[in-house]
Amino acid sequence: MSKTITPYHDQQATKKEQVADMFNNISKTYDFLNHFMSLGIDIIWRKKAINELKKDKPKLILDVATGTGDFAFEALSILKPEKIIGVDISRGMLDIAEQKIAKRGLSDKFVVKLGDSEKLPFEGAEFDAVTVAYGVRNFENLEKGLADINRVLKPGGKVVVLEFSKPKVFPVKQLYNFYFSYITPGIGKLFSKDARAYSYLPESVAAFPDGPSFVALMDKVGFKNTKCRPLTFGICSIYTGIK
Ligand SMILES: C[S@@+](CC[C@H](N)C(=O)[O-])C[C@H]1O[C@@H](n2cnc3c(N)ncnc32)[C@H](O)[C@@H]1O
Repeated sequence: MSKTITPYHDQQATKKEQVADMFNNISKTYDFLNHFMSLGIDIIWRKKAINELKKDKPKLILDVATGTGDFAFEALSILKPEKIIGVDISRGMLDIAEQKIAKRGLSDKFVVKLGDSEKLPFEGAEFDAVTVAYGVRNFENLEKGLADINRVLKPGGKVVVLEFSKPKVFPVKQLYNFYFSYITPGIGKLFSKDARAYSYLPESVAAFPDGPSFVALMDKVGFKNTKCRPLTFGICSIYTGIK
């Protein structure tokens, strides 16, 4: 079992409480810093992940850890589902998502609500697909979160997870470690209200059980036909599984 990495190590609060606080603190600069730090590549990664659902034509989608909604907006535009529900534990992130939904006139297609990945506020077997982008690394109990995602999926439904992973090849590995260890926290310090959030980012990626370990966890909670597809030399990976 790997060590639990929390945003503010000195506090007594649970990882979940700390993660919600952290995202509340950074919600206003989150979108800008995401695109800035990834040089916009995050948009391409999101599109690739959502395209994994193209053949499935899901009608009802749950976007777990929806944050400011960017993964769900991408799903709406590519998949044209009847509806997407986004859940997140950070009210601050959801406030931004709601502003974006209103601005884009999408309130009949995309709704958000407060909700915890480990105790999703839904009956079982409701959704045709569940998506999670850059969320699973922040879960307090990863196995519980994945098991609950499996519970709310309809039989035959698909989960698509997009998450940072650790590149293994020279020199990408070294460049990535340098960028994540020095550049990301530096940019975070300059532009975000919460510098700690951008040191937590590389720490949480380093501690995350990526690749085969994550696939093994998906298998353990009952997903079938599980797959891992590394993107851009393994900087990110897309994981898919069927209930
Ligand atoms: C890095 S953001 C990703 C947001 C969005 N999916 C995106 O692609 O931009 C991670 C989000 O996960 C949420 N989160 C973390 N733990 C969660 C949990 N247990 N249940 C629901 N949301 C959670 C955070 O509040 C935050 O908004």
